[in-house]
Order: sequence, then C-alpha cells, then structure tokens
Amino acid sequence: MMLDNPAAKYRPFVAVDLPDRQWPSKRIETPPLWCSVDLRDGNQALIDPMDHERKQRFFDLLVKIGFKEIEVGFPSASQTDFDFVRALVEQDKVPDDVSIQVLTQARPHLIDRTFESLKGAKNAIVHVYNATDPVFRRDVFGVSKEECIGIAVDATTQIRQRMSEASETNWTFQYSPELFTTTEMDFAKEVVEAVMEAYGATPEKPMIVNLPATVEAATPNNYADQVEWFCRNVTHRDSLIVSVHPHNDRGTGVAAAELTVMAGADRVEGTLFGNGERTGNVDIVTLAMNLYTQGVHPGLDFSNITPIMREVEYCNQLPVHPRHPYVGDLVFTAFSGSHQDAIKKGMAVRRADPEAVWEVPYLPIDPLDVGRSYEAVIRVNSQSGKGGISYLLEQEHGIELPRRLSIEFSHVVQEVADRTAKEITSQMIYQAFADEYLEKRDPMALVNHRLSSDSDSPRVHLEAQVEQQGERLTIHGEGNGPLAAFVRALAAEGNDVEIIDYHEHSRGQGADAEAIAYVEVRIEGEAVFGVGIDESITTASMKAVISAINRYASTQPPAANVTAATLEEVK
Ligand SMILES: CC(=O)SCCNC(=O)CCNC(=O)[C@H](O)C(C)(C)COP(=O)(O)OP(=O)(O)OC[C@H]1O[C@@H](n2cnc3c(N)ncnc32)[C@H](O)[C@@H]1OP(=O)(O)O
Ligand SMILES: CC(C)C(=O)C(=O)O
Repeated sequence: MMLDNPAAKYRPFVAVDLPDRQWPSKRIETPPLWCSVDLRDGNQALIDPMDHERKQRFFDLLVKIGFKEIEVGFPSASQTDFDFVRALVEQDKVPDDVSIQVLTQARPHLIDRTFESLKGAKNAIVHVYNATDPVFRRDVFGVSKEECIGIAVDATTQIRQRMSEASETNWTFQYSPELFTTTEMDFAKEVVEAVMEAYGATPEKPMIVNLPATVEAATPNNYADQVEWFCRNVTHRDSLIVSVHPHNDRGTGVAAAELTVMAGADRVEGTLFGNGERTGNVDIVTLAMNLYTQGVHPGLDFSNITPIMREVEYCNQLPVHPRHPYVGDLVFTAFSGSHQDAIKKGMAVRRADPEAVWEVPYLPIDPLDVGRSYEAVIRVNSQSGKGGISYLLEQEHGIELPRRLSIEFSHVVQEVADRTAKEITSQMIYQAFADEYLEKRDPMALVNHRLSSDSDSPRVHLEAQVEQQGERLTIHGEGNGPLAAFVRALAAEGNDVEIIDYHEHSRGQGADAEAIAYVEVRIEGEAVFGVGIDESITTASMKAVISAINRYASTQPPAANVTAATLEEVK
C-alpha cells in the first residue's frame, strides 16, 4: 500500500514530563570525565577493524592526549581484542593513572572470557549492557520487563563475584541500559536501581551508569530532560557516576552531550572526530574545544591537532572531513571577501595587543592554540576581495598596498580568478602584481641616476639616464626633493606627470632590506598607480613613476606605431 505521506510511518518522540527542568540555565564550568570508546564503539563500526598495531598506536595516542579512561575493546568478541587486552596488561602498557575499560554482553560465558582477558590489570572498568528499550524487549530478545531486569541483575551478580576473586585489580563496574533514550524512564530507573543493588553500589564504592542515546531519536533537549529526570529521581544518586554516550544520528550528538552535562551527567563517552556506528559517536575533540572556547580547559591536550588527526586517519582508515570543527584542513581558511576583510582588520588589532581576549572575527579559536598557523587563514578565489589579496601580499611578500591601489589590484586578481575558476595562490598573486606594476619596461626604463645639491640651497639636481622606446636619453631636473626633480626632468622631455599621492615602506631587514614606493600620478588627466622596489628609496620612487608611465602607455591605442601598411589597410 502506498502511503499518501511516507513520513506518516514515523511517530513523534515521547518526551519526559519535566516542566521544572533546571538544566537550561546551567553552565559547564568544569570538564566532564572523558572516556574514549574509539577502540570499541569506533572500532566495531570500521570497514576493517583495527589490527593490533593500529590499536596500540591509537591507545598510545589517547594516553598522550590525556584520557584516563579508555574502552579498549570487546575481548570476549574476538581474538584480536582479547590478545590486545592481554598485551596491554602483560607488557605493562597502561600508565598507573589510566583505567582500561572493556565491554561485554550480559551473558555468562562472555563475562568469564572478559575477566580472563583482564587478569593482572591494575585498573579496569568492566562494562556490561543489555537493551531495555520496549521494541528490543519485544522483537529482539522476546523478554518481559522482569526478564530484562533479570538479565542485567544476573550479569551484575556474576561480575561482582569475579571482581571479588581478583582483588589485585582496582575494579570499577559500569552498566548501560542500552537504548536508554527510547526506554520508558520509569523502567530505566527500575533496571538501574536493581543493578545498583546487585552490585552493592555506595558513595564509597560508586558504579558508573552509562545512559546511552544508542540511536539518537530526538532533539537534544529531550536527552537533557531525561538525564536530569534520571539524576533527580534515581535512588542513591550519590552512589553513581552518571555517564552519557551520545550517538549522532540526527547530527546533534555534540549538542546532546553538552546539554546532558548541563543536566547533571558527570562523564562523556565518545570518540576522536566522531567515528562510530552509523553517523558516529559524539566527537570528543569538538566537545573539548567547545569548552576551551568558553575559557574552560578540557583537560585533554589538542594543542597540536593535525598530527592527531593524521594518526586517527591512519588507525581508522577513514578521512576526517576538511570542514570538521577545529581540525579540518579548511576550517581556518576564509575565501570570501567580507570574511577576509574582517579577519585582516581583526588580526591587525590583535597584533597591537596580543594578550587581549580572542576576538578575531570569523575565527572562533586562535589557530595557534591547536598548532595551526595563520598562513592558511586567508586563501583567494573568485569569492575574494581586496582585503584577502592585500593580506596575502602583506603576510607572505611584505607588500603593504595603499587602500586605493589595493582596490585597483583586486580587479586584476579577480579577472584571473574568474578566468581560471581556481584558487589563486599567494605566489600567483605576487606574479600578477609583478607583471602589472613591476615588470613593464615599455616605453620607459630607468638606467641610472645621480643626485647633487648646492650646500647653500635645499634644492636637489638630478641627472638620470633612461631608455625611451629603445633610445638612451640623459635627462635633467631640479626640485625640492629627488622625486620632484625627476618629475621635472621627465616633463622637460614631454612626459607630463603630476604626483597625486605617495606611500613608501621598507620590507625585510638588514642587508636584505628593500624599499617599496607607491605613487598615484595624473597623466593626461587620468589617475594611474605605479610601484617601484629597490634597495634605495630614491630609486624605488623613480621606478614607481616609470611604472605608472608604462602602465598608462599600455592602455593607450598604439597610434604612434601605426605603419603605412596598416594605414593603407584602414583606407
Ligand atoms: C550498542 C552497541 O554498540 S552494543 C556493542 C555491540 N558490539 C558488538 O556486537 C561487537 C562484538 N560482538 C560480537 O562479536 C558478537 O555479537 C558476540 C561474540 C558478542 C556474540 O556473538 P553470538 O553469540 O554469535 O551472538 P550474536 O552476535 O548473533 O548476538 C545476538 C545474540 O546475543 C544476544 N544478546 C545481544 N546483546 C545481549 C546483551 N547485551 N546481553 C545478553 N544477550 C545479548 C541476543 O539476544 C542474541 O541471542 P540469540 O542468538 O540467542 O537470539
Ligand atoms: C554499549 C552501549 C553503551 C553502546 O555502545 C550504545 O548504546 O551505543
């Protein structure tokens, strides 16, 4: 049967009734306990699960980042996982302040095998789960509520017994009512309380209750309501470490984790960059860095994030998206003009006060804090404007364009960007700049010049040699300064140039220092820019004037060069 509305086969999520919810006005002021489940939930979702070498590398990485609880596998499920846990224990690979966590179903032979894998461990968390959701009770397990509680309680009793038989290990017990968020809240509470009793949880010997959004089924405020409801209603809350385990089916795993921590969760299970079943587990990198941007250090070290990303990509054999928050190859890059303009201005303000609160527009975090540089912050394509182009010329080539010149030059770059429909690298921008302003030698080029002055006069005399249309000329002029004298000398040869604006700065330092001069001149009523670069500021300013003359000439019809033949053609 075809439904008129195919969406009618779904039904809305049934929210928990919590009109006096407190979590919306809470703030996260301390980081939660973090537990990485990369080597278990992440691993079970990979096309090719990690082999021993990849698991070991991932484990070492997690330790280095600062995780104190690491779910290392499902040792009763596969020999690889079993052997990995044994190697960690036997080869003493686990630091004393780190607990390894292992998952098992609530089945006696799997629990026994799990304990076998942990023999001799220093600190271990045994994590058992069974599904409590009504659809799973009905369709997957075929059990009543009582039988469902029975599975959890029997497993807990067995685990408690095994723990008491291996007192060399510092044990922690963890229980997950799988699919907590789609379980009736009263029933979830009932199961957890039965498990707490079977384990004998007390404030001195608390257990972890992990409340998973196994499949994310509703907006994250619902999950937060459920966690707050649970924390407020469960008996002996003080005997529990409440943990959440968000998945990302609706794309709101990060929000769910944050809201549930506001709602009272003490601990978060997730993975680096969010690998995991279906759309993934919650991404701990994003969570940690979100906290960081609020001024709360997450207690995990992501200060050099790119090698972490590369290592995780190697271990998971999955790429991290270039737009992944805080880490993707493109997240610190702006292509669009207005963003670039604001970043450029914000960076200039910051340079003047590097200790100030971070407020650079469009950059929620300082790239340096995660080991990235400012280099890729601005990249240029057809969406870019003058701000980005000037930023690259300034940062990478030491050229600080005056505002009006930067407007003019942006049209040159825009033309290249539109024509190629590709990114324009800073090298290409520099080349376009050099072609346009520095390398035109026709019709005029400066060969050399000499300045002199009379001791009793502020005026300078200039003698210069220039090449004009292939002919070498010696020109003379006098003025208040070298540039004025040069303009006079040019005028004497029929090149009328009026200086409208002038800027100069140096680039580089010491023996390599150079001067850059920018002029805006008027030639035959038209305003034209020119740029000159030289070791001497005087020579740079003359070259800038010649650059303007040559640029002006290049825009004129070649009237002077019309040959008799072409005139004949025109006739
Ligand atoms: C939400 C999560 O991510 S939970 C973790 C899921 N991870 C994994 O499953 C990865 C590792 N798992 C495995 O390798 C295997 O499932 C094993 C080795 C654990 C078990 O393998 P098998 O015994 O062949 O069982 P199978 O994989 O078919 O699992 C289904 C059986 O487990 C039972 N089962 C599933 N979960 C549980 C549980 N938490 N507690 C008790 N029984 C359970 C089911 O009722 C079913 O039993 P049935 O065959 O009698 O109907
Ligand atoms: C075992 C549990 C915690 C789990 O992975 C889930 O529910 O997603």
